[in-house]
Amino acid sequence: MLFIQSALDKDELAEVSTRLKALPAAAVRRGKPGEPQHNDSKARAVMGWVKSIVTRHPLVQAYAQPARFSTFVLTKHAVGERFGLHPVDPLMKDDNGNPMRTDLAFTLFLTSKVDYDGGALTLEANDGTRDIRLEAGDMVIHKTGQLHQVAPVTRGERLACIGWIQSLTKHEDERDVLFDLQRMLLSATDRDHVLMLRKTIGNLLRMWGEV
Ligand SMILES: O=C(O)CCC(=O)C(=O)O
Ligand SMILES: [Fe+2]
Repeated sequence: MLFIQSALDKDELAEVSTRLKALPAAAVRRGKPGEPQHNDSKARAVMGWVKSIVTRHPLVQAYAQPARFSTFVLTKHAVGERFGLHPVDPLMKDDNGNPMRTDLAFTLFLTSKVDYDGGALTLEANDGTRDIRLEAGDMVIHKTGQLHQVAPVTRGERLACIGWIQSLTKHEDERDVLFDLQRMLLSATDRDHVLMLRKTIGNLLRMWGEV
């Protein structure tokens, strides 16, 4: 699991907030309670803009080793609303309609914590349950093989952007090794170290990666 503080910086968050405020209430639609939310074309456009920023983020790239991203979805939970315990669908479609495997999921919080209560993203791992509530602009990327839910919102309204990622490697232990090396590369300044790290990361991706 990875937490990324300010995946959207202040200006980007202000921009997305303005665009979200301009959306009609029906831009996010839900079927029966507990069913996934659907975005109309206006909401999809805002999420497309968020996607263009988030997918370029160096830590998203380093941690997820993304091969494909799903469409980004705006979720909205008002008072009393929740999204009950569920697993992640193993296969989804990317923006081009191509099938993709969901190795990782993320939630990018879009509402400030002071503006709502409840609404934690709850992940059920074998070693316990984790409640995640982050500040607006912050993001959590987590593995998909566990049940999760959005706890009921008890005050205000919670907006979030969610999505799924197919990684070049489906094995978490391999992703962890690559993430360590990618982080070293992000801070490396010595030219020989940079070249050696790029060579090693590339060799490991050829060994482990699939497209
Ligand atoms: O809004 C969230 O944090 C996650 C929602 C969710 O799990 C889903 O819609 O599948
Ligand atoms: Fe979910």
